[in-house]
Amino acid sequence: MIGPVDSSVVPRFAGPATFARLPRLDQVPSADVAVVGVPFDSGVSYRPGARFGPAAIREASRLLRPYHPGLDASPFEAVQVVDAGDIVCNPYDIGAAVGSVQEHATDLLDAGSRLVTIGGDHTIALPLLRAVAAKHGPVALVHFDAHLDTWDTYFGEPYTHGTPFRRAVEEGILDTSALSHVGTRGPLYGRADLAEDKRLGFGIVTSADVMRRGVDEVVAALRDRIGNRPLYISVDIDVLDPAHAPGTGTPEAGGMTSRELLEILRGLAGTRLVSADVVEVAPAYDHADITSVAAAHVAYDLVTLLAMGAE
Ligand SMILES: N=C(N)NCCCC(=O)O
Ligand SMILES: [Zn+2]
Ligand SMILES: [Zn+2]
Repeated sequence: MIGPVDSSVVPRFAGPATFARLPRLDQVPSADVAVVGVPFDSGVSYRPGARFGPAAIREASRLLRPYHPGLDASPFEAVQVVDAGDIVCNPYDIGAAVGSVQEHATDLLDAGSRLVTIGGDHTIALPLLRAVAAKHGPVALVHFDAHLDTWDTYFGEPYTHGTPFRRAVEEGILDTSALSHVGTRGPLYGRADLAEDKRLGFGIVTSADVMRRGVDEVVAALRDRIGNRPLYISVDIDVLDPAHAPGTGTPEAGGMTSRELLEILRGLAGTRLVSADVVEVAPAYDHADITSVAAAHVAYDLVTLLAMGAE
């Protein structure tokens, strides 16, 4: 196994950034887990800038260390983890970009890697789910987000950051008996948003539910719903309160803490996680790297869950 650059030999602030200072894909024979960037934000409905998310998350990941005490795991020793670079996509053509993400993700999955994708806006979850479902069949989903992202269209456009999960249900690539939103909050367009979301098959654990019921009860409910199904986890960083993640395009007050998010993720150890994403980091609105540090830690936990051998 080729691990990260040793920070006791080469200072962690030296050299170009790969995620967690891991080797690049071209530096290893094959990869079990690949962190891949998607610098794309043409699907946003409000503040742009998530195209710079992958670079900021890589920079913020320099301080990650190889042992995860919360999960008692050394992910970079257990399996080969790499940084697979960025997926190149057309910033002027959303449909073409969605196609590129699907194609490149499919290639990485076919080569035997499971993915932690760092975005990029939430539009990219659709092509990622297509690629994952082509391999595993319809997957269970745990979707951490302030927003439902099950709206229909924006300005007539079906592929946007507010619509990926409606498209995914329509396409039959999600297991509709095991779909959960976590951290939902904030104003909606109308009551019908919730009725539609429920009709699509989603259950909701709101941000207030996390606070009132607590992490352990939420984890138990999620695990119950997931069962032994192949699982995809999508983390929109705006699930965190703007105090914990100001650097994002559509912030909503009243969100989860990064501690709650990380603890819920750790509670999902032992499920059949097949791939995951962390999206919506827009560094221009960030302060002191608060958001990209949170995203780097979320990505590290997702890598660790995959490395621990959840299938
Ligand atoms: N996926 C994110 N971050 N936001 C979706 C918000 C869509 C809207 O403006 O209604
Ligand atoms: Zn969101
Ligand atoms: Zn979202």
